[in-house]
Amino acid sequence: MTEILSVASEVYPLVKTGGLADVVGALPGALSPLGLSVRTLVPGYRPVMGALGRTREVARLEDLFGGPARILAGHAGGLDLIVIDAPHLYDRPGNPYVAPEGGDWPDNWQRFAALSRVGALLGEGLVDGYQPDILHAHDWQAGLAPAFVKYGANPRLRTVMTVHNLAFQGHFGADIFGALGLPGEAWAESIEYFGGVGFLKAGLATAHAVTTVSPTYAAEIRTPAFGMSLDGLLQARARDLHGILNGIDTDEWDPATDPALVRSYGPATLHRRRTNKRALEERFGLANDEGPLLGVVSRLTWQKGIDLLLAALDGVVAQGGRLGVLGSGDPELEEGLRAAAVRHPGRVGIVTGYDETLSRLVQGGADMMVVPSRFEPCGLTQLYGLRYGCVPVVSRVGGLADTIIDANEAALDAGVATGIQFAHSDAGALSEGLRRAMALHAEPAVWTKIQRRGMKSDVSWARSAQKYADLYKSLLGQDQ
Ligand SMILES: Nc1ncnc2c1ncn2[C@@H]1O[C@H](COP(=O)(O)OP(=O)(O)O[C@H]2O[C@H](CO)[C@@H](O)[C@H](O)[C@H]2O)[C@@H](O)[C@H]1O
Repeated sequence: MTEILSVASEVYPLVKTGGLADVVGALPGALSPLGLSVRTLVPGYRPVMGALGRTREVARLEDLFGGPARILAGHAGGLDLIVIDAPHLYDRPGNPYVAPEGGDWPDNWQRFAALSRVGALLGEGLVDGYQPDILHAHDWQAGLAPAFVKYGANPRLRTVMTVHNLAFQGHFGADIFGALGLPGEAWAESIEYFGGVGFLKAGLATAHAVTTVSPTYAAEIRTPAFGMSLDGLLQARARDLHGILNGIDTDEWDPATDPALVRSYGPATLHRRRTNKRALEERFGLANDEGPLLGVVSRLTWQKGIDLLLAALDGVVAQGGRLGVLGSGDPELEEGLRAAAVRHPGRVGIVTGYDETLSRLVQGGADMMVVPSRFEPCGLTQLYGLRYGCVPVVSRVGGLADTIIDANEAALDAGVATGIQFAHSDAGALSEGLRRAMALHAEPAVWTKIQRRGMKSDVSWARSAQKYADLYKSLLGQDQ
């Protein structure tokens, strides 16, 4: 069996701040039927340590960036885990990246250099009887892992670097380089990024293969408009850069069995969604009517185009729509949404914070899932939307472009439409997309077809898992 070591800073269901956790949590189960065994290396944050059942100490490090660490093997949430129990780095409140009072943890470079370092050490035989064939690093927090492999004791170990979001790069001062324990030549060859240390840059420069989470985003990030200063490097690595679409765990996300819903349903029983819609109206303080209810589940940031939504919102209300937003993030955007809710009582509601159960109720009760992102590597909420008959209304970028078929005349005629796309990430185009969506919603026969088609589209991991398997295989030189 081929052994994959997946290295990541979050994993569902143990610790999640966004889509990264969903993907890292779902991949092992998707790859296992293909003969790939995945172990996931994660930091021992409090919730991870709390969720671990019985563990085995498999190694011990005297000094891991400022303190001792125990390496534990265990199981939780259906996953095979290797956990770094290093209290000086991870035993604290707050989320994986940010302190409770806000602001990144000042020692994030040590916390995630440690994650990457342990990943590489596992590839060098740190644990008796365990030798991964592939080290698969996710996002900047694991970005140094391929570099530690390249300059370490087992440089033949194949490495994959996956970009879930190029906006987060892990850029630190040059002064930390000495503490990383890399040889001097690594600086100029792979690590230096605008005069400092670039964690993601290091991974992109040193991994044997680079992937991102949709084909369109893989093309976009090779251009200055989307490349976030890394387009030159990504262009140089174009031959090794692959866009593999995310899937979703269709057992975990199934409106027929989801306990978070007030009423379960399937494609043939869509009328039951009404009960969820009523419950949702209650949660968001919205008026009770049959008009279109637009849902948003998102980090509230510039990336996600929430400012565009604010600009388009009066028009939605004027056309008889209602909007419920679940999210947290930028305080100004939260405030803008709160003000809109006050301005439009019963028409706009916001719930701030992170609430997995409510996010599922939005999918199961709202008519549309609005995703007006400026850039979107893949996006998962539109995939959950498809699965739950919550019709996605999305901007045509990245993975949103790759997963939703716009209900234009041709697509409606051909019977293939699954949602609504609008062309540009600006408020005018969003308003037009929402107007179009609400007009379609007013034609129940057409709308129901769009919902059913979305629910039947393949959003599972099957196809993409095979692509990862093929990539691993080609890296191991096992191609027939
Ligand atoms: N307030 C809230 N309460 C409950 N749940 C909430 C929530 N806010 C967001 N979520 C959930 O968090 C996840 C967000 O995932 P996305 O993929 O849509 O975006 P994200 O930018 O986090 O991920 C990045 O990585 C993923 C994975 O590769 C890419 O799909 C994506 O494009 C990229 O930006 C979804 O599961 C969503 O339901």
